[in-house]
This record gives sequence, structure tokens and C-alpha cells, in this order.
Amino acid sequence: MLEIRGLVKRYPGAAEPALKGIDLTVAPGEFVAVLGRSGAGKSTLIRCINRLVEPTAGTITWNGQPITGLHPRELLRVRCGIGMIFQNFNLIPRLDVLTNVIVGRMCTLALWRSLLGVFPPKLIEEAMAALERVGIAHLAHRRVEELSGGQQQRVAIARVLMQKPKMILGDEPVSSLDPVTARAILDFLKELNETAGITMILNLHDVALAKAYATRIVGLARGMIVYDGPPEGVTDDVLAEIYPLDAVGV
Ligand SMILES: Nc1ncnc2c1ncn2[C@@H]1O[C@H](COP(=O)(O)OP(=O)(O)OP(=O)(O)O)[C@@H](O)[C@H]1O
Repeated sequence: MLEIRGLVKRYPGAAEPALKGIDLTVAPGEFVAVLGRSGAGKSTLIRCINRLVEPTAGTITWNGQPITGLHPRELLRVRCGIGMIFQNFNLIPRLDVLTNVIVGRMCTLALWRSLLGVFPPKLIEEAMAALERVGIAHLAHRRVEELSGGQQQRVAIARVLMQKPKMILGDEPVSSLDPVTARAILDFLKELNETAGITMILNLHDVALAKAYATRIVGLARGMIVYDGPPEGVTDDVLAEIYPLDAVGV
């Protein structure tokens, strides 16, 4: 269970807060899509959850553990159970696919092993199994920079699977992919959600995709939640609230 209470983020020098007191509870196994205009605060919200962005005020609790206020070492341990995927994949382009996937285990793997590329055989087996699961085991020894965007996002998902996550956060995970590849990636995330019970919270730009895949839509406008409910409830009136014409970031 993820519980966010009174979350405020004010970036230094900004005229107004990016998040203005968000309250949100997400139950295990939910598939949440966060919608909103550019600048509405979607990335800030997603990144505050695992403290890639430091909240200014409020509390975030994950399965009873406070994320806000944790010491960096404890934070690392909690973060291990929360996978994150990004629009630009955040891989190491010059390294091969397998090594990139193994890096997902950095939470528990000694740094020297990673730097030297000395990995226990069991870990290599696990990474290969993760690549198999995302359908690209045959690319294990290719350099990441040689792969297409869709293949790179699959590597990123395999890397996240190495964390055995209970929740995956996605900061516009399909925004840089063509529509067919975007659906293939979302199909896979949906399968993980349904078969492994992994909670999903994804920022999406595409309303049709959000309605097709999510079980719950959270609409943000100007740092506030203006809609929180099922995809069927996202009517034209609701869309007008989520995407106001006078919002910043035009
Ligand atoms: N590092 C930062 N420093 C200062 N202001 C920031 C920073 N990151 C975001 N902001 C501001 O916070 C507000 C929310 O930004 P955020 O990136 O969370 O929005 P978003 O909804 O994810 O937008 P987009 O869809 O364009 O990514 C915006 O006004 C943005 O300019």
C-alpha cells in the first residue's frame, strides 16, 4: 500500500509549488495512469515517491514504511522494492544488455563486482531469465546503443525485474516509442501487473492508452488532483479539467 499525504514540492526559485498538497492512496495491484498537461506536476509526483525528487512537505509511506525522512542507506533498501522506468530508458549505452540488466541488482551486489564485470553465475542466469521474460534474450551480448527504443525499454524492464519489485513507477515510459511499440510495452507491463501483482503507476501523455490499460486514472492540473477514478469516468468535462487551456506550459 502506498500512502501519500499532503505532498508539497516547491522547487527553489519557483513562483508556485509544483505539487500543492497531494493525497493519494494506491492499493497493491492497482494500475494507475497519471494524466495532465505539460508542467502539471506528473514527473514531480512520480519522482517524489522514491525520492529522486525531495518533497518539500508531506509524508509518503510504502507498505507501512515511511519513505520520507529515511536515512539514505535505508532509503536505498526501500527503493530496491520499487522499480523505475523512464522515457529515455536510463541505460548505460556502451555496455552490453546483460550487464545493464545485472545492474538492476546493484542494491545488493558489491560495487566492485559490477565495476569489474565479475558476476556470480546464478546472477547471470537470473538476468538471462529476465531477458527471456521480456522476449530479448537473443540480444544479451549486444551493446545497448545498437538497439531500437522498444528493445531498450525492454532491457530497462528486465533490469527492473532483477529488483523483484512490488511496484513499478514509470515516468512517461512509452512517450518516445511509436504507437505499436508503445502498446507492446504497455501490454507487457499489464501482464506483469496482472500475473505478478506488481503495482503500476505510470505517467502517460496519451489519454486513449491510459484509458485502455489503467484501472484507475489520476488527473493532475497545476499541482493538484482534479480527477481520481475509473477510466470510464474520464468524460469530456473531466478532460477539460485535466487539460485546462489556461494552464502553464502552453
Ligand atoms: N528541477 C526543477 N527545477 C525547477 N522547476 C522544476 C524542476 N522540475 C520541474 N520543475 C517545474 O515544476 C513544474 C512541474 O513539472 P513536472 O516536470 O513535474 O511536470 P510534468 O507534468 O511531468 O510535465 P511534462 O509532461 O512536460 O514532463 C513545472 O512548472 C516545471 O517547470
